[in-house]
Amino acid sequence: MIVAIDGPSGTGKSSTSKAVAAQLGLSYLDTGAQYRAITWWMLNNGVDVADPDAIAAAAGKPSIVSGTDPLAPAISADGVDASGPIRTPEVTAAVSAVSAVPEVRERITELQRTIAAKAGGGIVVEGRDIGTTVLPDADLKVFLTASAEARAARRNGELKAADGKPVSDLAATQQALAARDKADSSRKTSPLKKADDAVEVDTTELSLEQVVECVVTLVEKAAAGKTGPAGSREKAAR
Ligand SMILES: Nc1ncnc2c1ncn2[C@@H]1O[C@H](COP(=O)(O)OP(=O)(O)OP(=O)(O)O)[C@@H](O)[C@H]1O
Ligand SMILES: Nc1ccn([C@@H]2O[C@H](COP(=O)(O)O)[C@@H](O)[C@H]2O)c(=O)n1
Repeated sequence: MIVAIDGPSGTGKSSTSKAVAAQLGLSYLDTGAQYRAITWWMLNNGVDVADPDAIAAAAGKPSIVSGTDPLAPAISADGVDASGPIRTPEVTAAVSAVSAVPEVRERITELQRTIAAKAGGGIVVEGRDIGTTVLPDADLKVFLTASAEARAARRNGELKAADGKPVSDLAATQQALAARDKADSSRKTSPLKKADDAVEVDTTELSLEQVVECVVTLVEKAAAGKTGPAGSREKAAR
């Protein structure tokens, strides 16, 4: 069972994917963390992240290793735990430029396909291009959305909870999310896009628990279709 969960920033992909994977005993892969880890490595190793040629030349250098336990997600670059530093504002500001470079995408996409192929019991993979490019034959594709206001409010709540300090105003957060989505949607290689056969779930008015319940139901339907009578291997997403 391969589940692809895509969508813009702050729509709940990570929270939903981890909870669904944990509930159903599936592995979990956070592909955004991989792009963040390679960006963090470049920032630490003197690569000019404003220069696509420099990024392309460095794309194959770091070893990026991802854990797939939804209860303990892990990510390292050259053997160094990167799970904290990849969430800094510096990495968030640079990641869209780094992830737009085709050599970076090629490298990370190959890693993602290898991890998915090795996940014997099934996996939930979340990102921006999983249903369209990385795993186009996924058993279920979900595309999460939410209003710009809801996403900004969620992100501010998260930042506040992280260090207890006041965060930037909602309008600034909303602007930052919109800028990242614009960059991710408009790049040439593998942009953020809903796959034609994905189920779109608007989470604006739903609690996280409701979104998880909805996706678990979709996975169960897809699994029933996979193992049902001959010829019934229909995607639940259709
Ligand atoms: N349905 C929901 N209702 C309220 N809050 C939610 C909901 N889903 C997620 N959240 C909260 O919103 C914040 C962002 O969620 P999450 O990190 O899962 O989004 P994301 O789509 O993975 O974002 P990004 O792509 O930027 O990493 C988190 O604090 C999470 O707890
Ligand atoms: N499949 C993906 C996943 C992520 N990206 C890029 O990484 C950035 C960070 O993602 P988060 O989910 O951790 O916020 C994102 O803004 C994209 O630039 C990607 O390109 N493809």
